[in-house]
Amino acid sequence: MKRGAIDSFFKRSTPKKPKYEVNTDTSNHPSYPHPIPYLPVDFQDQLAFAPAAEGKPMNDQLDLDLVYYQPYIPSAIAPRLLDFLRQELPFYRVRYNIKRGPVETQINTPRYTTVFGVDETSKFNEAGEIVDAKSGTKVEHGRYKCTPRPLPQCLDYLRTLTEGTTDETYNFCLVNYYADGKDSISYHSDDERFLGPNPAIASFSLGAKRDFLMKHKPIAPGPNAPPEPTQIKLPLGSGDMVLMKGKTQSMWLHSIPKRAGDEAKNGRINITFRKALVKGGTENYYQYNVGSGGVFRWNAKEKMMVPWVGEKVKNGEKSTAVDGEKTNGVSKEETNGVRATVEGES
Ligand SMILES: O=C(O)CCC(=O)C(=O)O
Ligand SMILES: [Fe+2]
Repeated sequence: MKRGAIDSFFKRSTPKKPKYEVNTDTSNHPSYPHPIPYLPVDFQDQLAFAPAAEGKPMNDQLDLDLVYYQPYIPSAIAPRLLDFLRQELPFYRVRYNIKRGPVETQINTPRYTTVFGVDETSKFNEAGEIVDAKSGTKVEHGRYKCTPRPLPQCLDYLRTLTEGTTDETYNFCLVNYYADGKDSISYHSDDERFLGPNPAIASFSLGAKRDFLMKHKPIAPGPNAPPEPTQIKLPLGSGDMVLMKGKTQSMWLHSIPKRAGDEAKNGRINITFRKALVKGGTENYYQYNVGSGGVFRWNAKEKMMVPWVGEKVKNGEKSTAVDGEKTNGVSKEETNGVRATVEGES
């Protein structure tokens, strides 16, 4: 038998290592399109070793205040954590309209997104109902224009860990999935008023290496104007975490630009933990990260996100979730500044 044939014989006969052992416990909530499994038990064990590296402070540039963990997530689970979250979370491809003068333009968010959490004025009780954070009384129907969803256990586990490391608290988890090099996020800062001054944002990377670019906001010229700091490029690898704090959001912009080449085709997940202080933050996050369109789920066979049509239990009745997005008017991809402008309005 030829060498190649022997190799392929053994390759075929070796059982494929399961990507992760599915935890049979699931997080359930009427707002979820489908149950979300708990974090696999061995991931929970491995996360006991996080952060896998000490955080490196980066504050040698004007108004910059970062801590860079390279990596935070142990390399033994980072690739499988990507597989798990991509497979188990519901994602959205959000479209929204903006009006510039008389012209209505449709923006196509160039990445998959999803979000969980509620601002500090409310919380979820044991039954998963939204109650007033102070009084504990049920929040009246219609208080929120959106349907806030509690963090599923798999993200809440990571939130608790991150809170311990960073000495900050978070009530929101936003997830981005960049399917390939065409997916991106344009230059913006997360400086919305609903996050309060100097917000701390912990930002995790899983999967494909992508450049995280940062540049200082323009500095008004004048006799005492400091020199403009140089642009920063952090080639974020799988498992890395960047904690942005202090004046970073108010004075710097960041982006994940589009990329050519094969690396980005492996897909990248970004997870951010943040703390929204008021109701406007909750409405903004659901509008731009869930929207009103259909659910997408990862199809492992086709290795791509596909519109998900599944059974959803709503008020005791079964209904079908379908991709109901319509395209009206001019359609455009998110452009530089648009996201910051739109989110800054609330
Ligand atoms: O993907 C990333 O690393 C950045 C995401 C981001 O800036 C955001 O969601 O606000
Ligand atoms: Fe951001």
